[in-house]
Amino acid sequence: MKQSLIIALDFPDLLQTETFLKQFHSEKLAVKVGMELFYQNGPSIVSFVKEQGHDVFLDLKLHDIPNTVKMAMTGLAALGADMVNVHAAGGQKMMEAAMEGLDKGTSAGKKRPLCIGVTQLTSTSQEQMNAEQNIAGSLEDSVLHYANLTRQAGLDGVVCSTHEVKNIHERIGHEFLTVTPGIRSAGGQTHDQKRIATPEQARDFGADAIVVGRAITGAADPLRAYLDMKAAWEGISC
Ligand SMILES: O=C(O)c1cc(=O)[nH]c(=O)n1[C@@H]1O[C@H](COP(=O)(O)O)[C@@H](O)[C@H]1O
Repeated sequence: MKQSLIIALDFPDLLQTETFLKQFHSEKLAVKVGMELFYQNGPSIVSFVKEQGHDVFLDLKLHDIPNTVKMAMTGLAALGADMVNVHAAGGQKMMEAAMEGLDKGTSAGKKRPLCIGVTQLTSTSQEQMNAEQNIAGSLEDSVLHYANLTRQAGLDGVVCSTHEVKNIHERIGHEFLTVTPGIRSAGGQTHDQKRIATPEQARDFGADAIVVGRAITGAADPLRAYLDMKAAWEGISC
């Protein structure tokens, strides 16, 4: 899923998902199935989207005791998603258990899904982190701390905002994936996101993939919004 623009399929049901995807005709997409769609439609939504030829990031942000996460990941590995995630705040042991579960659940001859750790949600501000999570210091340091922990646990990368990408790549390495939500066109509505960036900024800072939801799914012409966003991300003028 490297260098992808991942569309967040934040829809409540299969019909809306199907109607949305039809607008893209035969374009092979990278899409994200998150809690809203998964919890209301069940695991078959993953095979449905895979059968359309799209890559799938299954974003369930697991965060529980190590054994529970391991067993859950064993099941998720069999669904055929290309990437899954956990909350890095669950700790190193939990993330190691996630990897064990994924290895166990991946059938012989198949590729293990990539696994990434969510650092600080892009809806979290510096002030919120300090006050509500009672974490002192800068948000950038907290993200780097979680990224290091994620690396030590053997995961493939992190979810972070565009603003932390450069620091993570410089300190941890460029092969460590940085997947960045909170993407908006210049002047676009921010909604509940706090650490936002444009696709051009994501490219300039070296993000490995961007996640875009409402700027595409809520657009009057989603295909046009996708093509514009993709061109900006890839540095092509259209
Ligand atoms: O893991 C994620 O995908 C995620 C992590 C994060 O820190 N922030 C974040 O917004 N996301 C997801 O990325 C998508 C962003 O949606 P929009 O704000 O509509 O572009 C949503 O589906 C979120 O669940």
